[in-house]
Amino acid sequence: MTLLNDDFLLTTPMAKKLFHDHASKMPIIDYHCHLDPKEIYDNRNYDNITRIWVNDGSVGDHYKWRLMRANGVPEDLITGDGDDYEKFIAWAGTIEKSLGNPLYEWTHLELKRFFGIDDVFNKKSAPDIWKKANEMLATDDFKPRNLIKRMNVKAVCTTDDPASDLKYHKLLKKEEADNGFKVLPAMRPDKALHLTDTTFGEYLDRLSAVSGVQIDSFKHLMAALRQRFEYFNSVGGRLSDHGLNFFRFEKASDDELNDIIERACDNKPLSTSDIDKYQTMLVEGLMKLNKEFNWTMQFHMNVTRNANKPMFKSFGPDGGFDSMGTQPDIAQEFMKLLIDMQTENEIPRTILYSLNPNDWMELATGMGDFQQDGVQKLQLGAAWWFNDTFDGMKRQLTIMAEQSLLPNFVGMLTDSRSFLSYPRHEYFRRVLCNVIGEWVERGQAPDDEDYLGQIVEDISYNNAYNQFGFFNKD
Ligand SMILES: O=C(O)[C@@H](O)[C@H](O)[C@H](O)C(=O)CO
Repeated sequence: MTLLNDDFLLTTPMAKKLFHDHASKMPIIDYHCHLDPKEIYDNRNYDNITRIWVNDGSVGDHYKWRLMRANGVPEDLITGDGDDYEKFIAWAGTIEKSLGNPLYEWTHLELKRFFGIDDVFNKKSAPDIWKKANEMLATDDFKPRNLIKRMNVKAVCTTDDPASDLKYHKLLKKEEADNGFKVLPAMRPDKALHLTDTTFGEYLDRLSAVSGVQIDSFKHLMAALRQRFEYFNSVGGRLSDHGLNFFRFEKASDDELNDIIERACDNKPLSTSDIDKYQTMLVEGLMKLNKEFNWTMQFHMNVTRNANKPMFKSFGPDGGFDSMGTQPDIAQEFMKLLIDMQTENEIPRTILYSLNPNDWMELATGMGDFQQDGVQKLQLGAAWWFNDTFDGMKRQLTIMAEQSLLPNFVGMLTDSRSFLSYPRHEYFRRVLCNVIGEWVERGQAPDDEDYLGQIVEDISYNNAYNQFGFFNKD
């Protein structure tokens, strides 16, 4: 079998039919990514393939950066101010050694799908690919909006701070009909959650200014956030997203919370109990807002962020210095939250991603305790970050099937900062079709293309279309 031929990852007759005749035809709803809405609006060509693929100044694909560092590439040819061509050659030399890593397949899939380049990417082929790709990148076909259109993307959900003015989302909303896709904000209130940040006080001041609510108490913080929910909702936002690097459930009174907020703003010492109390009550407040606005809440949990302190100091977050978290009881602590919120019937539609797959069974079975008020209110999120691999995707799909109802799953997302990452949806769809095809081969599923094809189409697109509400007339 040649690299990435038409049937790659598809090992059964049914898998091939399901992918080619069903999954591949479905549009994309990318409901979690880190693209910059300004770049979509400005719609400017990238200068060269390094800029769109590896590093465009301080933004880029830290998946690639980690591998380049492992391959001994100096930092100036990764995130530094080294020459773009030399960075590209360094990336090619890294890909040569990335067999078995998803980036080997993603990289070749992206060259194939966007540039029509079938060559094996390595240091030998890189000079010719650099020339061919850069010629194409200068054309209209490679402007960000056309890259989105070419991949049949119908909605892109970016990751946006509550204090954002959503300027570019509002400008793009006026051009939805011409563009043929929506660019929608997903609220990521992590700066309000991370009260140990030295800038926490400044952030609350900023949130006060944009919301018009003077934040001098927990109650007013929630009022300010509610105003931002109203604002995001008015621009089409229907999702929130929360990075729970760690989590311990501990409730607190408003008086306790007000004292904690005051000390946090003054950068005074906070106990772990202070942090747990504040985060628990803020998450509960955000859950209630999600329920009230009929949004879907995503939790990205169990992460060790910024482990490389010197590099974090010089580069900042999302530099490729994060890794799987190892809080062993995070699922159990999160269950306490769900149990508490259920007593008030305040659990919103929820998607749970843990970076530690050891949590997946606890989360998947625990969610089953609270399914009500509609189809698949709670679901195990797509295999996330370091789990975004052939085996990781297969494992998440299998657990979702074994512990709940896979046909209700809202499917894949790119979680990317590059416009070239949409083939990750194709990769996921191939894994999905192959899992189902294997069930047919083992007699665990009917040899019924219509029935199975509908399931695949729903997971690829229809479920996200129906469950998130991005396209509802309101
Ligand atoms: O949303 C997250 O917390 C993660 O996706 C994180 O942003 C990370 O940088 C990422 O993009 C993983 O794919």
